[in-house]
Amino acid sequence: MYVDLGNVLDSTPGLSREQLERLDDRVADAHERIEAGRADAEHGYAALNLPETTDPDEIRAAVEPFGDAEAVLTVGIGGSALGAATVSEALGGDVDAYFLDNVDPEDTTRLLDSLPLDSTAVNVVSRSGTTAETLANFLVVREAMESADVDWTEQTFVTTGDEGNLRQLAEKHDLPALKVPDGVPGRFSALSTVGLACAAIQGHDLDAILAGAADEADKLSGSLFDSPAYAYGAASYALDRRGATVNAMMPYAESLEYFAEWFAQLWAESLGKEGVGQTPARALGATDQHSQLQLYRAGRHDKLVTLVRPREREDRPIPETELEGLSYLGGSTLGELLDAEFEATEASLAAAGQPNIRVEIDRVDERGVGELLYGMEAACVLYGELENVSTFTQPAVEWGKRAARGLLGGGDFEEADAVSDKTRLEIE
Ligand SMILES: O=P(O)(O)OC[C@H]1O[C@](O)(CO)[C@@H](O)[C@@H]1O
Repeated sequence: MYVDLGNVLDSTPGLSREQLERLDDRVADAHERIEAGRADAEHGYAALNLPETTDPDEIRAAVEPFGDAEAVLTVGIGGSALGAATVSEALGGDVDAYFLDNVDPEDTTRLLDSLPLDSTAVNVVSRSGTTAETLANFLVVREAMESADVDWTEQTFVTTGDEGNLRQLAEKHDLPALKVPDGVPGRFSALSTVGLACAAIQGHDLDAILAGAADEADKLSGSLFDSPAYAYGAASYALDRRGATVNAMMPYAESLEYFAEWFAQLWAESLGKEGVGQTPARALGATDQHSQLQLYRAGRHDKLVTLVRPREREDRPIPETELEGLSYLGGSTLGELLDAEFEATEASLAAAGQPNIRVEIDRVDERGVGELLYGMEAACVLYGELENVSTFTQPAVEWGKRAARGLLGGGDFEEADAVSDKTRLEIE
């Protein structure tokens, strides 16, 4: 992973080289704390050990029974789906990957009606085993399989903790089961059993993904000037403190669109604590040059734009054209056009004094995906240390869960009362 901070040196808000060097002293202290947490496999910090602790052979063995599946359906939500979706979308593959990570009845029905249920491997993923959306979707998928006379126990495996509903289900029906690693919050679990089982069924090289992650881990050091991940985390933090309270994650690759969604959970759920936290915005290049870029360039100077691209990509020529005004396109390639737009957008933001950071990987392949996921996770952990927040908890999401459960009669939760007490001002 390569990080270029050049376009934050003269931006507003911006960071001078002297400011970065002063910040580097705090990075050194934060790195010490991170390394101590990793050494003790402390909750959360353990995620930065996954390149060594994840066992690709264990994952491959667990999914071996599903080797001839035409499709793989991951039933999970948040970090229990987004890591796998990021890896699978980035790498593609002959086995189609689908993700049921919402409880929209129309979407769920449309998906289940389209799947070859008798040849679909189902991975039900939940660390807690209690997440309502995931368990509800599993019950619906199981019923659909039974209605299609498909033996769901032959096509289902679970990825879960040591205890809970899914573990009990696996034991009752003798389902293959992968364990969610201890001390790894869902948003940090992409490089574990949680994020890699789907990729294994698709036949991707798990060892190469983990090798890319390990390369980024090896660069973690006491200085942001030696570590792309820390450079990104420290600059994002310092820019937020100077007013760039939004971080627009804008990959220039369709295959990284899910990555922006994964990043949004990682950044928001880790850093949004006690009234602070940089707001992630999901964008996509070049598409959002024709929409959000207007705001990014001409709006308030309250945003950092993160521009991500591979340095190499498979390309496709643009045919010559008889249309005079378009002759400049003919004989070029789509990749050249996309790269020109990336660089033009980067320069456009810089010319307007809007801070932006360039993040590159060699290619969107196994190693590149491993580098990018690990790099952003380490950047997030560093940011959390510098901001002094509880990076690995997410208490604020529990209130709504209790309210929803109360509304469905799943218990007596005072949060549910707030729903009926809603102030209304309805305009028809
Ligand atoms: O894996 P589980 O326990 O189903 O949790 C799914 C997601 O829900 C959250 O716990 C938030 O509710 C996320 O942190 C997590 O990624």
